[in-house]
Amino acid sequence: MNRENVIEITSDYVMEDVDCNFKIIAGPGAGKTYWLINHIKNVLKNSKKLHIVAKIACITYTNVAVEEIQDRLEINDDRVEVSTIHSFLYKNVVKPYIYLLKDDNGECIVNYQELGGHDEHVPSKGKVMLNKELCAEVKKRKRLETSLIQILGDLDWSFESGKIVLEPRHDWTKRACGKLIDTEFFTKYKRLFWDEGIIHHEDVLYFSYNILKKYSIIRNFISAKYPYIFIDEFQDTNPIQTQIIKWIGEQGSIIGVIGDPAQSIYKFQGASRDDFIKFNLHNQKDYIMTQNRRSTKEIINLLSHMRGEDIIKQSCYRKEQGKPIYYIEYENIKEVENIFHEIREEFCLNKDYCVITPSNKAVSKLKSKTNQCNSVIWDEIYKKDLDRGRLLEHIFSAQEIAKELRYEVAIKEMLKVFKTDKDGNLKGCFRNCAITSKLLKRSLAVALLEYMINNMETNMEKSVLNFYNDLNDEFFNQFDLKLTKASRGAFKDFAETLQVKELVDNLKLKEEKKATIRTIHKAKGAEFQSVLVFIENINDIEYLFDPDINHEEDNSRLYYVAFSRAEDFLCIAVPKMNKKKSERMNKLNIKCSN
Ligand SMILES: Nc1ncnc2c1ncn2[C@@H]1O[C@H](COP(=O)(O)OP(=O)(O)OP(=O)(O)O)[C@@H](O)[C@H]1O
Repeated sequence: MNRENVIEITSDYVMEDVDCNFKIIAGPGAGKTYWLINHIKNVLKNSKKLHIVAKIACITYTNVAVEEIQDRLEINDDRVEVSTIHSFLYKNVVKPYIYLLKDDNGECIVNYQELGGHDEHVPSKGKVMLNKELCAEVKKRKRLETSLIQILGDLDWSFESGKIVLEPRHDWTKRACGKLIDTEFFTKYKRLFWDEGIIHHEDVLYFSYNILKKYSIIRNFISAKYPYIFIDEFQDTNPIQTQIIKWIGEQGSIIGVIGDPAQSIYKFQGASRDDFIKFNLHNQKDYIMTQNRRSTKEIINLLSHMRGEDIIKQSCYRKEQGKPIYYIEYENIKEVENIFHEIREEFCLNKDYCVITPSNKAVSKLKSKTNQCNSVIWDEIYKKDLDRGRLLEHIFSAQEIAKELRYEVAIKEMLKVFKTDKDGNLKGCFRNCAITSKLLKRSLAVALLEYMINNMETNMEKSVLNFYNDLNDEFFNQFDLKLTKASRGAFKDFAETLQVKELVDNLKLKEEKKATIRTIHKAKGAEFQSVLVFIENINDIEYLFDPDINHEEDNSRLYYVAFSRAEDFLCIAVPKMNKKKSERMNKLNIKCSN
């Protein structure tokens, strides 16, 4: 971005000409989301293009962010649709037009009659082994069989010389495949799901791209339906997404993209910071915001050190003297949170806080307060029985979401228990049961959620097997629905010895609104009065000492996002370190807690 053509604004800026493409780059806490919400209101008030079938699409990255924007809009206007990019494309491209995509034999690539939303891909070795052709391929290669689940779990679509290919995301899985396996194998594997009408989140982008590429008239339909498309967190766009947005923009929709290149942290999902930095549409206006309205001066100084030389030099909006930043050197993970809370208490910081750490593994450790991590439990359950694993995951996820009072999202999750084929037969581990009415499905989902909430305490103490059996006898039976019996086999043996509580504690919730221990990815976009950033690996401290915010890998940016969530107080927990490192901490004005 050439600084000369960039207009500097604050989050109070009101755009007079709402019919102009724009890009806003701003650092953390600048008020990007705050501005976006006001801009939507501005467009609703002043645009002449909007009516009931010509709307504003506001797209953001996660469902939690969608809910946040909906809440903050404080209006119920049919002319605004807030969604994630995946829901937007599923609703407007995949669902209505997927039937157009055919294979070389002229057959529909997806069984669209059975299509019912998009799910997370849970890799299935069973699917491969039950398919004659794929199983034969695997049997030929011993090495492949042992690492199959990891390889399948790592699959994603990526752009390669103008073509989209399905391949593992990480180099180590690519190496594990070597020349053993080609993309055709993966596509055939995916096709097994598509034949059942199951598509995964990542497939939504792939199908949308292909539909819009082949049938350019559909770009016009979408552009006519959405004369305004605004996208928050656009630094995490990927090349497929960027191309789709450009296509729609070229048909006349006003496109506004907002983000911060220094907060791009989804490289592992193909995010391309460059796509955001270089994003340019006809007559696009470029803006920057340089204030930080969230954090104290002390925190902003640390953030500026991490950001280095950049077009954005953040100034502090808040005037008061802030608290010092602390570091806690720990030998035992159990003591960390207590020390953090003691300091908070001393400073009379009694509002919200969050413990943030890079990996899911560290989150589990912090949650269980032992040095053991049981995140393999769910993998085990899935290995023993994929259908029952899915049933349990949907039910407990819905329960945990409902605990955050996000009832609509919880019901949506619970509805996944009642997936049916085109004749209304319940899929998964139900025994010959059918539900044909959508309304009945919803009322069953609500009733099941109520059952889970009412019996939460007793359920937590049960073994997973007892819970499964009681669920059948106490809940499903009253509606004449039956689960398959778990009277023997691998699932029964495992579920007998496992407590529900363990399963729930190790649930990897996709998104949480109120969790006090989160990964950095799940803390993105949020803010808290106090933040404890938990560093598990001592080597990571270098991302703080010698940050490289523009590095190809996300590490420095991850910690930048983590530190920038703090409003009043930031504390960093690190494993015991040597004197030299302590001195470097002091140089950065980070005080030792003891
Ligand atoms: N003009 C304003 N008036 C009052 N409060 C504001 C204004 N702009 C921003 N804020 C507040 O500042 C905080 C940060 O704003 P916001 O979350 O929109 O920043 P952001 O740029 O989206 O941050 P990030 O990229 O770190 O997620 C919020 O609490 C928001 O309500």
